[in-house]
Amino acid sequence: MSIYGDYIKSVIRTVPDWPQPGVNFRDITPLLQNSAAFRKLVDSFVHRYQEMEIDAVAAIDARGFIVGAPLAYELGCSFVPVRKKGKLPFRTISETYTLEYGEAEVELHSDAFKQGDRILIVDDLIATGGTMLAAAKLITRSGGQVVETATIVDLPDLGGSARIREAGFNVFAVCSFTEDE
Ligand SMILES: O=P(O)(O)OC[C@H]1O[C@H](OP(=O)(O)OP(=O)(O)O)[C@H](O)[C@@H]1O
Ligand SMILES: Nc1ncnc2[nH]cnc12
Repeated sequence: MSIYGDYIKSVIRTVPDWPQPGVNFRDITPLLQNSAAFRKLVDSFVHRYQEMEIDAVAAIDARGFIVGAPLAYELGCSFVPVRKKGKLPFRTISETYTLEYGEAEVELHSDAFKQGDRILIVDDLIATGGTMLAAAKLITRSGGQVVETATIVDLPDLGGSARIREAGFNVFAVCSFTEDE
């Protein structure tokens, strides 16, 4: 939990049964509408990473871009998009991962960063952890050093953050929601 964790959590909306029955969707749009909250969110990440010599922020398509771009700007480092399959025009490397139903794939340009660069991966939310873990594996395979995986929201009851840690990557979440809140 970050310094502003409780406040950030208070401006995230839960939409029950969306996009399907039984899912509590954690909607960050009220947070983005609130300029003071959005500033505190970006500041939470800046505060944590400003002394960590990050070479690039790798942000996950699409909601990860929202926080990844201002963070890279503030840290004075590169911004690297990790995109869903078929969106990047140059040479790519890819990693397939399992969704609740079926499979998905994330891609990275092969020249996105230099070997050994210190990479921070950001996304808005960790649920099963499949997306973040695929991005972390992709960056590791490409020769990047994953300093940490960072998210606005963790859903620990779904086991994703534990799974990412078990795979050997650090996880930082600004706030978390249990299933019943
Ligand atoms: O931990 P997981 O179970 O992998 O789920 C988390 C991912 O799911 C959401 O993305 P989504 O694929 O809905 O895409 P979007 O950002 O384009 O809305 C979210 O933004 C994370 O990237
Ligand atoms: N419960 C949830 N809320 C928002 N985004 C999600 N992505 C995967 N699960 C989610």
